[in-house]
Amino acid sequence: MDLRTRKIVLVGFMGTGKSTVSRLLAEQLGCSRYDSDEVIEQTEGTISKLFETYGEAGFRDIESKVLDSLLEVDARSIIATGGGAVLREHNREAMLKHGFVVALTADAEHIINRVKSDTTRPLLQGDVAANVHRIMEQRKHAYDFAHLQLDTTSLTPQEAAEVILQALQEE
Ligand SMILES: Nc1ncnc2c1ncn2[C@@H]1O[C@H](COP(=O)(O)OP(=O)(O)OP(=O)(O)O)[C@@H](O)[C@H]1O
Ligand SMILES: O=C(O)C1=C[C@@H](O)[C@@H](O)[C@H](O)C1
Ligand SMILES: [Mg+2]
Repeated sequence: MDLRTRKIVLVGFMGTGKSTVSRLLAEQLGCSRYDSDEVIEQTEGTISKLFETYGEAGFRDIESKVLDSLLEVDARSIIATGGGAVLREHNREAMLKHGFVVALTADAEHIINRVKSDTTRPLLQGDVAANVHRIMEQRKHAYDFAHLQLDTTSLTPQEAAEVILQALQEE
């Protein structure tokens, strides 16, 4: 792999801070940043509407295409992925091929506090706490494939960005 174009790819459960930390990393490295959820919303419509129209599987097809296109860009960049992008083996392999993959984690109570007033995540609507616990259990090993695991429960987004930059230097 050409290290000059190697991406930093952030994976992790909803609310672990992928979007937030990716902004800080891009600022600090002076490189481009892409967020697959944002790209999908700019090109295809809101995530809620896509779930409603095509179902989760249809949304995942769109997500895989967008992720492939972001990973193929021939320049260094930070890529924040959607929380469920790791569910497909194709996506996991592509992320590992093109990037340094960092899994952000946080405990359920912190995640619930971070996401409870946001209505943009269709899988969490209704009983947010129960949905977080159920989906976290389903995905308890889904993020294990990453090169680095980083628990953000008691870190600020800036502290999380610093740990990632340090780990990258030590690679
Ligand atoms: N380390 C942190 N400490 C406290 N709050 C945080 C931290 N990281 C993110 N947040 C807050 O949690 C909320 C969710 O963060 P963010 O949108 O970055 O998560 P995400 O991982 O991108 O979620 P999704 O998978 O749904 O896109 C935001 O309001 C953000 O400000
Ligand atoms: O964890 C998930 O399955 C999701 C996370 C979000 O980033 C969005 O991609 C969408 O709400 C689905
Ligand atoms: Mg996000």
